[in-house]
Amino acid sequence: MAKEALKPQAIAGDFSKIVDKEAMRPSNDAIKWSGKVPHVLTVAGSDSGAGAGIQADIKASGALGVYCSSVITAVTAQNTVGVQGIHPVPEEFVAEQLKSVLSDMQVDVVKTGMLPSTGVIKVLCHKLKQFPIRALVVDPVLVATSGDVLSGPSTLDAFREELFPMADIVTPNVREASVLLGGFDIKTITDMCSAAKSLYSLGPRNVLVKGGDLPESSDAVDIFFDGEHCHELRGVRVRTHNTHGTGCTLASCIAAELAKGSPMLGAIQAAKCFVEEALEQSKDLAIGNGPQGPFDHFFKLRNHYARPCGTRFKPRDLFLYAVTDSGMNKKWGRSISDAVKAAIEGGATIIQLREKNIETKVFVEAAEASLEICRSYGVPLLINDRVDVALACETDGVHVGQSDMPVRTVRQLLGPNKIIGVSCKTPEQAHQAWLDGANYIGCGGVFPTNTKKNNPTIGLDGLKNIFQSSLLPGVAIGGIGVENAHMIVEMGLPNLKGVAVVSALFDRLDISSETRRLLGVLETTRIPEEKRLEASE
Ligand SMILES: Nc1ncnc2c1ncn2[C@@H]1O[C@H](COP(=O)(O)OP(=O)(O)OP(=O)(O)O)[C@@H](O)[C@H]1O
Ligand SMILES: Cc1ncc(CO)c(N)n1
Ligand SMILES: [Mg+2]
Repeated sequence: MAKEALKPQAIAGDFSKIVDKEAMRPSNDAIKWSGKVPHVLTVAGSDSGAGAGIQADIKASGALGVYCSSVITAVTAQNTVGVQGIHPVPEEFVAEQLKSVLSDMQVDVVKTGMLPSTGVIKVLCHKLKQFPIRALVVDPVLVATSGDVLSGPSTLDAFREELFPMADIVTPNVREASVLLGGFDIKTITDMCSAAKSLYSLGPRNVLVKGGDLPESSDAVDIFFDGEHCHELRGVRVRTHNTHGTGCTLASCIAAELAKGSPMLGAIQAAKCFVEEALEQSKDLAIGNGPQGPFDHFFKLRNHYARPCGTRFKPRDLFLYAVTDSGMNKKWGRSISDAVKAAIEGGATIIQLREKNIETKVFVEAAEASLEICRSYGVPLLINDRVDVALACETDGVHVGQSDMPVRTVRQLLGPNKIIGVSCKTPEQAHQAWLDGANYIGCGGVFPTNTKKNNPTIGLDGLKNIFQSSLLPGVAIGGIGVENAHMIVEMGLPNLKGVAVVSALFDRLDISSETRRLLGVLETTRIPEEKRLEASE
């Protein structure tokens, strides 16, 4: 059957009339920060292509959960081809920005990037003396990988004599280390170690010489010198052209980890891990036509935010809500996914897998098989209770009961775009579900049922009570079938969008034809005139 034919087009009476109160919901997307927040201030240049510079610093800090303020020292016109122009910010205005942030915002760590002039370096050193911070990370940005000069030779003395002695760590790449040491040739790891030691003698507490550009190295090797030992930090070299901004990102990650309270070596290792993983996840990213592209700092959020819009929740999908039951499937000798396929072919508009006594491995396999079927019909698939299974299989959402994982926690784990439903028996529970960020409520049992024993029924009155007060759309559940589904529709409650059924579909020989019969009842039942008027009041 064609996908469209399965979707109810015109729903009986005003059953479909939506009072969309979704817009009134409070946002659940904010990170919960209370009290002091780890804070990095980046003092660097803007990269219009946003792969490096200030933009990389803010993204890297954000990805690691650290607040990042920014003092801009220069604006560059830059892309994946190279640097087309540089517009330095006047020194006095760099000073003004520094004062604004440092005098007010409880900065933990300052990270520096492009410092285009001696004047800017002097201003920075002066302000750092005036407003002490916990740590200073200096990435001595001199030349972009494209070969363009970002900070000329005239700044070298200021770097070496004024800024380095204040730094907790300096992080030059091999080329920068060489320039800072007056042209010292760096070709091998032994050379990197010697360079690190020479730079250490200029006064910083630690030195990291980055080997991203080390010729003929199959690994990505950085050398860390802490004043006593030279540590060789070896990572996998990712085969990609998308390495623009690795240096800025690494230094910002070190700063972010220090701000969170990590010791120096731990901060460097965490930073290196982050860069490697981000490059690996961004290998095939195609942005720009030049030789060195940006990478994705937010690769971890991709599953949360980059879902196709099609998976967003639509209340009308609740119309004929089929909930599986492993006991029934066993009894009739069919697999979960076969049952799901039959229900969809009969007209089910959303599926929930409710499997109570099942091994996790079997559940994951069943969810994967069901998801493939659901996707091919454009029908959302939810998992009952098991958030881990939903995450593992990337299903469209989860349905939880009052004693399952709290809805707020589920929302945090699943992100804003997944569907979350909650079983509610009272208006208070329904209100809480709305506050916690649920998308819909499932209310019942309406009629007595064998599927859930010892489950007190709420009756049609209870159902009415909840839906009249609820801000969420939802379904009725419990003992509903072909014989009594009309009673639910006839209630004419605007946000009661459909019926959820278990045994009426799955405890039957022919799931498809039972589903079709139920769909017929839902589509043909008319809402009595007086109920319609009541709903529109
Ligand atoms: N292809 C790669 N695979 C894995 N790690 C890499 C790769 N390229 C660079 N790195 C790592 O990224 C970090 C930054 O080093 P790199 O030498 O690239 O800095 P940089 O030249 O200052 O970067 P940029 O100037 O592009 O911001 C180091 O830890 C380095 O080992
Ligand atoms: C603005 C800016 N800062 C740093 C770098 C180094 O990658 C760059 N290319 N651009
Ligand atoms: Mg660099």
